[in-house]
Amino acid sequence: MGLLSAGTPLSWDDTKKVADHIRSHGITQFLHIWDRLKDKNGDELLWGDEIEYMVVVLDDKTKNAKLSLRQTEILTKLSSIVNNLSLETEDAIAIPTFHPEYGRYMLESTPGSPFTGSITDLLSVEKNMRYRRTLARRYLKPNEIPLTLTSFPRLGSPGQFTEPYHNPHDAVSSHSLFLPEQITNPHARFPTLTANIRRRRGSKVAINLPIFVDEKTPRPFIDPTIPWDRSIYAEDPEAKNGAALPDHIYMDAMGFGMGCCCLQLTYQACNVSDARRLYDGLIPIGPIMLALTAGSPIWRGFLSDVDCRWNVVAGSVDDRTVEERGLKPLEHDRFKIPKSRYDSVDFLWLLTPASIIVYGSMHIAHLFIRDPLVVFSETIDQDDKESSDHFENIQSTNWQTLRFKPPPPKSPIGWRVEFRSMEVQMTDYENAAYAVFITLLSRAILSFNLNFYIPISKVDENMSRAQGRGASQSEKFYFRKDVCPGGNSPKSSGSSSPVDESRPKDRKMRNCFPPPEIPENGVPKGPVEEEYSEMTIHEIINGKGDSYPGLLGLIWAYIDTLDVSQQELSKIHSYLDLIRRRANGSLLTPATWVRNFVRTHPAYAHDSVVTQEINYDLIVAVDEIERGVRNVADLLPEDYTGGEADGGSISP
Ligand SMILES: Nc1ncnc2c1ncn2[C@@H]1O[C@H](COP(=O)(O)OP(=O)(O)OP(=O)(O)O)[C@@H](O)[C@H]1O
Ligand SMILES: N[C@@H](CCC(=O)O)C(=O)O
Ligand SMILES: N[C@@H](CS)C(=O)O
Repeated sequence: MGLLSAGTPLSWDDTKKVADHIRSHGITQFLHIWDRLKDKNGDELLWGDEIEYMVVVLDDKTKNAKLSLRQTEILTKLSSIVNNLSLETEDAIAIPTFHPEYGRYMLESTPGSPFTGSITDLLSVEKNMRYRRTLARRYLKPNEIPLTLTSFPRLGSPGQFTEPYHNPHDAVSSHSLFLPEQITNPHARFPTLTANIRRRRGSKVAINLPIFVDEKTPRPFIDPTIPWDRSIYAEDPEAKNGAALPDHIYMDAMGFGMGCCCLQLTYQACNVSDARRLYDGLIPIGPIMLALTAGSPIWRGFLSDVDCRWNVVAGSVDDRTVEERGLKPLEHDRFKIPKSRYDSVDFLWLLTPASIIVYGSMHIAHLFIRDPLVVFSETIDQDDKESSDHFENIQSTNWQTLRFKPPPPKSPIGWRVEFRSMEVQMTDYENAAYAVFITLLSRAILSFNLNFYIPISKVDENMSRAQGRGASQSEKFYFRKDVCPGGNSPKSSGSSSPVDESRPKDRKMRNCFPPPEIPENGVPKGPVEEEYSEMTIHEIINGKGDSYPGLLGLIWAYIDTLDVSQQELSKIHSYLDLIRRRANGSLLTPATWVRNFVRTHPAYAHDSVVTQEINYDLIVAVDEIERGVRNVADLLPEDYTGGEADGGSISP
């Protein structure tokens, strides 16, 4: 969730007038933080997850599953429950925090305070996630459920998809043909973002996802649910005039993207150098995890040919003008900008000592080519030594696969890195498994000085490949061949003996590691093309031949350095085994499972349409899977017992 300042938002014309002011003071604010805290050192490993939910209401009579727009009421209730809880327990982590999100049907939860580097904390994440969900579930209405699905299958479809119903003809901020204004969180940030993105771009956002062509899908597919001749807003003819493409599912509002749910993880580094190492190390991992967590094959009531949300969210906030998108020569705008504000990152920090200035400046400068989108009149003038609001304004509307987060002023928090590409999973067991996997991988990166560098153009190509139907099994991805310094891969002994027998094992995951030895000029020795090859996700995760142990091999080698009990090892194994099996294809991704559910539903007409009835049955099934009532041996391990076991009990 971004910066939720209070105040009076400026119109787009007034925002444009203060854009340079916000940018220059934002950079000054960053430089103050930099000067003060660039040498901050020794911060402990703290980390936390963010899980986004959609609250769905089941109407059993009409067999309809709809989005419940009670966000404000639900959050008020949950915050009073949480306040009472904090009087009863001193365990801050156990007291959850619930936040609003873009959709008025969305909730976000985080642990009450971040986890530490202890193995106990690492292995408590699932219980913590389950507790948060159980708490939310308990204070919803009996027919409402907190669902962790990435995209709501019938958002923007004909008929009723919200409770209460709202007519899509009053979308004053998005001018959407499909989504009513009331879909958006009413906090000024969200409608203002929506309207200013449209105004800055000079047209509505236009997202076109390829339709999944099934046996009876009409060809060409011309979406019959688009009200082609509507004319309420000046932009209404856009769909007819080329914004909606044949053979595609057309979406025209921010809500289609920012109304999606994801799983994000934030790590505090020991110092700024380790934050850079972690940031760079995780960049090539972003697309791999997107493909592996894929969970969103249905959009506006149609099966699509993609499995992930990424391009939908990118398109939903793409505020670039026609000139910035390169569709017209530059005349009024300053730059041609290759990507949306929501996309994969553009720069590595690189590890050479000199690079921190050069690449650090490029990183910040690149964020700051964007205009501010939401400015509150009350907060234009700030003390740049005391505030980072203008910096955060720009930073929090650059939604990239990784976010490099400087310490906020006047707080003990250190340099952090947020990993943002993953799709949320249907169960907290899976969400915890991915959190444990990325946390251990982040430790392995720092501990073994792993080098995953590949050119950013190849990361971008991987992002595009990651989203295709079934990509985790059918695609290959660019990945570095030799990831270990000196070519010596740390090897796991297969049990608990340490990689370095002479070193005592750590009971905690450490946060401070000796810095890598890096030549000043850091220039690669041979042609860069020889440094990477194309690999399957199975190879990237589970290893390839003798030379590359796979991300799991590296993680197991790191676990060998830890002092972990047999019981803890077996729990870690259960999480990592999910990742192993999703990667080798013996378990399906959520997207493939959902697609199969639709295609084998008795009411499915093999025409790509996901009807209200199919959607209802799907949502019921997802809820049953989460509660452990429905067994799905192709999606989850057989011993999965459901969200209410182990940790679902209501005391923290
Ligand atoms: N010092 C810290 N180090 C690491 N993680 C932290 C730290 N403080 C908080 N977190 C965790 O970071 C996650 C994100 O927290 P929060 O929602 O407050 O951040 P945010 O800035 O709003 O996030 P976003 O960047 O997604 O908008 C939470 O899981 C929280 O527990
Ligand atoms: N919900 C967005 C992320 C929103 C945020 O940046 O907090 C996503 O699915 O990626
Ligand atoms: N929730 C995200 C997307 S709108 C933000 O506030 O930045």
